[in-house]
Amino acid sequence: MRVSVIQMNQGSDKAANIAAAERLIAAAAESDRPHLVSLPETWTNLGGGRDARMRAAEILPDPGGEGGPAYEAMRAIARRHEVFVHGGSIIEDGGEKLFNTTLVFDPEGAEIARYRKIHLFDITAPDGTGYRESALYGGGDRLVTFTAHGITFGLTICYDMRFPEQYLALRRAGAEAILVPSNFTLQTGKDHWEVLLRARAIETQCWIIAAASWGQYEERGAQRSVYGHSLIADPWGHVVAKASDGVGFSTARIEPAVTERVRRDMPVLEHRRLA
Ligand SMILES: O=C(O)CNC(=O)[C@H](CS)NC(=O)CCC(=O)C(=O)O
Repeated sequence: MRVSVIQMNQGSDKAANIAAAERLIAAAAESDRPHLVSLPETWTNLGGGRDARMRAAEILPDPGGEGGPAYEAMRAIARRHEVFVHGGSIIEDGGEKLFNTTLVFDPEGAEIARYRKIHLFDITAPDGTGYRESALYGGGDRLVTFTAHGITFGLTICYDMRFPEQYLALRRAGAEAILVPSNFTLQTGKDHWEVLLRARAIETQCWIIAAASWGQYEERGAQRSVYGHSLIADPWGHVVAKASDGVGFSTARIEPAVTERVRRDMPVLEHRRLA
């Protein structure tokens, strides 16, 4: 099975972001023929303050129902290219609160998974920039997996990657690959991005698939930078695909035989004594 991570530089123009995602996925589908494409976190909107996020938010339909523009765009992309679409995350209008929510569609355009980001980014970055994701977003409380081409995928988002217990729980729930769409900040990304993702791959013996936003965006009059470096790591922790700076995509083969060998030769799950 081939998987492509899509690297975007989205801003606060939702229609332009949807068009950019369609273009990048079409290019990836044509050149690399992936079975699954993965978009970054909040690929429909980045920056623009509270108002842009409220405007970009969509009420999600009940299964089978008609959704908003991003929801319907993902269904159409899945059908057009006959691929599974992992929709990174979109901004979900949950009534009282927003949610940072992943949707997954199968090649027929049916929604097959929905996950709300559990861990919210309330921190101060090394350059002094403060982030308070919980001011706008509620947190999820459920682990979610789905199956495609016989492989079980676990869902996580961005800051979740700092909480290894979530990844271990997904491995125990049967995950062989774990998706981590992200808007990783440049400040934290340059020191932590690849280290954390490879560690999650090594300790869970899962493929780690991390599509990221790259470049600058505007937030309340200031420019902010996100790190990019979208990557796929194998269950041994090798980086087997990686995007350069800029928008684009990168593709790798997910090989069940590699997962089986790594887990058979080093059965760390059976050796666990403390957790
Ligand atoms: O704000 C939105 O609309 C969507 N949410 C995000 O982009 C979130 C909160 S600002 N970003 C992260 O979690 C980055 C984590 C990170 O960079 C790290 O863990 O170091």
